[in-house]
Amino acid sequence: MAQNNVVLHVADVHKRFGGLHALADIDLQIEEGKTHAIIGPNGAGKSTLLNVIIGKLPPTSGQVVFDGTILTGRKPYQINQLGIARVFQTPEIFADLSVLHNVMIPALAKRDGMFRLNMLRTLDSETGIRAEAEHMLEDVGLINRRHMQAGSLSRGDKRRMELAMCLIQHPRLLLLDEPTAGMSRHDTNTTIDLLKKIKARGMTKVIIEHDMHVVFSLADKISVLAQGRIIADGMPDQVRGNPKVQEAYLGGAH
Ligand SMILES: Nc1ncnc2c1ncn2[C@@H]1O[C@H](COP(=O)(O)OP(=O)(O)OP(=O)(O)O)[C@@H](O)[C@H]1O
Repeated sequence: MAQNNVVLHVADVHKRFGGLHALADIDLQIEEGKTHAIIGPNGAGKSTLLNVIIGKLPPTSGQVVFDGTILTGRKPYQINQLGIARVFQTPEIFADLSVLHNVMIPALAKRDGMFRLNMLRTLDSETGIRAEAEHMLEDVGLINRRHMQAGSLSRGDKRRMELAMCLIQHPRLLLLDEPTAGMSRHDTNTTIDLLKKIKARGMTKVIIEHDMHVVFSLADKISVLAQGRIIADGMPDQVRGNPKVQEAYLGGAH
């Protein structure tokens, strides 16, 4: 049988914070075009793992390899330039700028190599990028709100805007940190539909999520973290029935 192409390989990663072994023996392979969920009780190490992948935290040992390139030691913006985009738990946006301008900025930053403050003055002359940003806003259902101040959007809309800010970078890998946290059931379902649409285009995604409805709606594969270790790894149905997973959740906060 043909081997699926591995886009991201987290190889034998350990992360210690003083005496705390926050990540131990992490070996994770993310396959092209798949949605890979990372779940686990509070404090399991999920955010630490994401931060190691995007270069915000150095691993104590081990390395992360993306498409044959070693990421370990590179800065977050360099990792972003290589094709990894991340939707944060708390969206990082320019609250005073319009929704449209917020979506244009990452595309400009990608084109020019990094973000520069003077980009803000030239936004209106960037007609090509503006058209693309409008297209992305259409995709995420925010086209009618493009002239609103980003700071005045609802929480669910901010997350959708941030998704558009990621999609306009055309990443090879999209990392989503609790994309539906704090959303109503209706907004959660809209976001699930949107993420399914992105998946149909073949984008590879890693998703950290507490909401099992979201996880089981989207994931092709699930890795379960508990106390810094991967205790189960597999297809959703295999993971669902795994007694170790049930024990980790019953013993944890969820
Ligand atoms: N910068 C840090 N310094 C010291 N300890 C940290 C740091 N970041 C995380 N930790 C600890 O590492 C462990 C893993 O935390 P992490 O935030 O990665 O878990 P998580 O699975 O994302 O939890 P949650 O689901 O609650 O967000 C926790 O015990 C946490 O207190």
